[in-house]
Amino acid sequence: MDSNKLYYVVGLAGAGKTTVCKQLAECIDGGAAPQTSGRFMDFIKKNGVETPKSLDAISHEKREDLINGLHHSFLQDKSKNSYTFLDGHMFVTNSNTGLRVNAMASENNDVSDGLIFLNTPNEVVASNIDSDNQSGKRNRSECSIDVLNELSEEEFQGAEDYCLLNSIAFGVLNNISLAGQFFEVGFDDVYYLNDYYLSKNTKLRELYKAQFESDLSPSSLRKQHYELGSKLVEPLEKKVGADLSNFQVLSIPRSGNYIANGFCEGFNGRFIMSKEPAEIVCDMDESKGLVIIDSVIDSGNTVRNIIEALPSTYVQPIHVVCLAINIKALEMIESYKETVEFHCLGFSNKTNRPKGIFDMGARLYGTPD
Ligand SMILES: O=P(O)(O)OC[C@H]1O[C@H](OP(=O)(O)OP(=O)(O)O)[C@H](O)[C@@H]1O
Repeated sequence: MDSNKLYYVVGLAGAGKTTVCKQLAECIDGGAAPQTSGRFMDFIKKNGVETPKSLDAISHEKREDLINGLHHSFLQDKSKNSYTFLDGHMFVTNSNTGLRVNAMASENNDVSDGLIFLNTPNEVVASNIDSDNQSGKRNRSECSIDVLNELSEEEFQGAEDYCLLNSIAFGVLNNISLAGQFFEVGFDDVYYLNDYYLSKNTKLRELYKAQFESDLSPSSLRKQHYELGSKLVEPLEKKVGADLSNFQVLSIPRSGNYIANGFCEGFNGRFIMSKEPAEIVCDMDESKGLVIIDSVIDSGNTVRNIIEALPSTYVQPIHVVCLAINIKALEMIESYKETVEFHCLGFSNKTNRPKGIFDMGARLYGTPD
């Protein structure tokens, strides 16, 4: 039983979690995908709550007790199956208040070994909701793509927080369709993010989250980036088991600059500031390792262009350190796993690249237009 695993597949309603749970269970020996919604209905009824709607009227404490109780009841499944996959949510909308409320057990108590975020394009989520409603299979509220994007970012961030807090696996499973047909997914298709995190320190995590507050002035944001950068040295040295003095640092302008400056506070080695591959190759020292610092990896193009330009004679360790990595870049990152190590404080699933006042460079340099 100790080696048995239980995972929640989380994501928006309409993302295809039930189907994917079944596929995951089928592709692995001893896999099971209990029908989570049926179990949920039975459990709340047994505890005096007739419908999910009436769950929205009970007190927060009672609701949390029920969620934790249902969660702990899955231990029975875990004891019987090598792998249990459950359809779960981080948040749901309370139909009385319209507010988003917690839907995941607050006391994990080692029941769940991980959360797998089902990354389904929100256009597909919208069309699934629409066809379920039309066929009468389910009655789900319809939202615009912008609202679905916001909800799915919130769901993803909630899942990341939960996994870091409970020290459990955090996976991403891309639910990609071609010509309207979804590919069958398997347990091997899950990308686990845990190894990329630079630190589990809660203070650093708070500082990381604080820099996303959009009302920060450029000067406060710059200070925060500098402070974050200075606090990344120790976790990096610890994680990679190497001393920074064996490296040179490359800062990617312009959003990486304040982090890189903080990072190099006590560093006396070579410091390069450029995003031009040819210039970087010309300025670098081939006898030293390379730490590349940026604020964010979105598509991954910037960092890939630099890595690709490095001469084949360069055989030193390469570490890319940034605050956030978008899951869009996961495939690219994994393709370099033999030569480059990527590190971050958090991931993001933003569909659209932040623009104007939401763009990190614009926020740092006070150029929102
Ligand atoms: O992974 P990618 O899709 O290449 O995106 C990542 C790049 O985007 C940002 O820079 P941006 O181009 O916005 O310029 P700035 O830092 O000068 O504002 C960021 O600082 C990265 O360098």
